[in-house]
Formats: sequence, C-alpha cells, structure tokens
Amino acid sequence: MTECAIDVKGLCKSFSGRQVVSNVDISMPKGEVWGFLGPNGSGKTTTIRMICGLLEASAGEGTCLGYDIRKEARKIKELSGYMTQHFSFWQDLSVRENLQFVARLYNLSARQKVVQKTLDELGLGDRQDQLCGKLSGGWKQRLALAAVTMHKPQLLLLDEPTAGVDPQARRDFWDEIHRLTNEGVTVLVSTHYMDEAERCDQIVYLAHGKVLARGTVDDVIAQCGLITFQGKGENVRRLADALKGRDGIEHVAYFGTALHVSGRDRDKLKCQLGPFMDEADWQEIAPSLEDTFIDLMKQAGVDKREHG
Ligand SMILES: Nc1ncnc2c1ncn2[C@@H]1O[C@H](COP(=O)(O)OP(=O)(O)OP(=O)(O)O)[C@@H](O)[C@H]1O
Repeated sequence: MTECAIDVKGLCKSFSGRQVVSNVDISMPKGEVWGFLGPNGSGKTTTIRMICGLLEASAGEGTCLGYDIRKEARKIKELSGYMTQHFSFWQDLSVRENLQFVARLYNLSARQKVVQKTLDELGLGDRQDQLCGKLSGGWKQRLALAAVTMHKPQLLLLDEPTAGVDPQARRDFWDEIHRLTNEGVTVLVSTHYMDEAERCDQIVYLAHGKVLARGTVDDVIAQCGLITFQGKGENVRRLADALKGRDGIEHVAYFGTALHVSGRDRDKLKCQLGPFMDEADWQEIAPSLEDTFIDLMKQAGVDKREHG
C-alpha cells in the first residue's frame, strides 16, 4: 500500500460556533504535489493549519507524516515546513541574516554551512546582503521557500505561495517545487491560479469548508459534467449578453477573443446557439479548469461566499 504523507478523516473546525471546515478527508501519498483550491474563505488555510498541528480540530482525526495531528503536533512541526500566506520575515534584516535567524530557531547544527547551501540552492547568493524589505515579491517568496526548506522537511504546506508575483517568478518558484518533489518531498499547496492547479498531481476543491471535487485535473473536469461550446469570430463578444440567462445556458465567459458557453444538456445548448450559428464559428471543446471551477463555485452558492 502507498504510504500516506497526510491521512485525515472527518476534519471539522468551528470558530465561535460557526463551522468553517466540515468533514474533510484527505489521503495524500508521499512524494506527490497536491493543489488545494476554492474561493476565498472556503477553509483552505484552516485545514492546512489543522493538518500540521497548528490548530486543534473541533472534530476528526488523522496523521501527518505518520504522527497524530492531535497528540504529536510537535513532531509534525519538526518534519514539515509551513509557508504562511503573508510574508513574515524581518524587513530590516538581510536575506542571510533572516536565514541565520531561522536556522537558530530550528536549532540546526552547522548553521553557517546550512545557510550557505540554502542560499546557493535557491539562487539567493547574489542577494544575500540585501535587506528583506527591499526585495521584490518574487524574491520574497523565494526567501520564504528557502526558510521553510532549510531544515529538510519531508512535507511542505504552502499557503498561496505565489499570490501577487509575476509569471516568471511563479514559474521559477514551481521549478523549485518540482526539484524538491524529485528529492522526495511531498507538497500541499493552496492556490487560486489555474496554471498552478494544472501542475499538481491531484487537486482538492473546497467550498464553504466542504470538499466538492477531488482527483486529477482531468477527473475534476469530467466529474463536473459540463459541456462547453466555444464561439470564435469578429462579432462573438457581442453575443454574450444575448446568450446569458437562456434556458440550458449556465455560464458565458470570455476567453481572449473567444466566448465559452457552457451547460449540462448538449441538445439544449445547441438549440439555444442555433439562432447565432451564422454569427460565429462554434465548436464543442473540453471545458477548461476555469470553466469547471466557476461552475463548482456557482453550485456551492457564490453569493454565500465568505471573503477571508
Ligand atoms: N481564527 C479565526 N477566528 C474566526 N474565524 C476565522 C479564523 N480563521 C479563519 N476564520 C474564518 O474561517 C473561514 C475560512 O477561512 P480560511 O482562511 O481557512 O479560508 P481560505 O480558503 O484559506 O481563504 P483565502 O483563499 O481567502 O485565503 C473564513 O470565513 C474566515 O474568516
């Protein structure tokens, strides 16, 4: 049987009587990269914090790296690295000084050597003397990753690690993630980016604290059961308003110069698109992950969404 890095069942969390995570089960094999997705306030951070023992679950049980999330949180913290959503390093210390401080917190032996190796591995050598407060978003994320990997954790829990950083920096960050997984590290990463979800072995989609979909990207798209037609042509953008709200049409979205029109009943969709056939070039396509997530959000009741 595959060994699990995370194996939790029935995780629940309530704050002041309000349940924000309900019955979450996760069985994640070692060595994989999983994406945690869902609207703002859907409970991703709360679940991550329960898994690594930083927050006590209101109900549920399980293990992380083989240790009980309730009774052996200390051991889990030693063996995992948790990168929080907000950059939390000392702005007035240099990159090297921040890493030296973290190395002391972890009580690492041969600290200078470990810090130097981490600087080299993460390509931070040229910036080691730069003050943290002066780093760009991408370099800050790289420093944060360096800090959570310095003690060689077996599991990384990354909470929206690339929020607000540019595409090149995000790509570099993901190269690092894959380098780490090639070395056997397991990674659970929360993200709002579709391209990042597509880099994961599996995704778990949460809304209102409940798991709505899980599996590979292809599984999740298939489970959703959405049928999508793509319209292309000069006038296609003008059709959006005429199509929205028609019986059988659940979503109308712009994708660059194309329009995606989605629903669940192929015949109804074709019937509704009928009068517009000459105004664009229509063809059925596989729904994108974004189409799927928008649909999942709608199913979950977007208006009830919590903004964290
Ligand atoms: N310590 C707390 N006390 C009270 N409510 C909290 C606390 N932490 C989180 N919440 C609430 O729990 C819900 C889930 O929050 P959480 O941060 O886990 O969501 P999230 O999916 O990570 O959101 P985002 O994508 O915005 O980061 C939100 O409604 C949030 O306001």
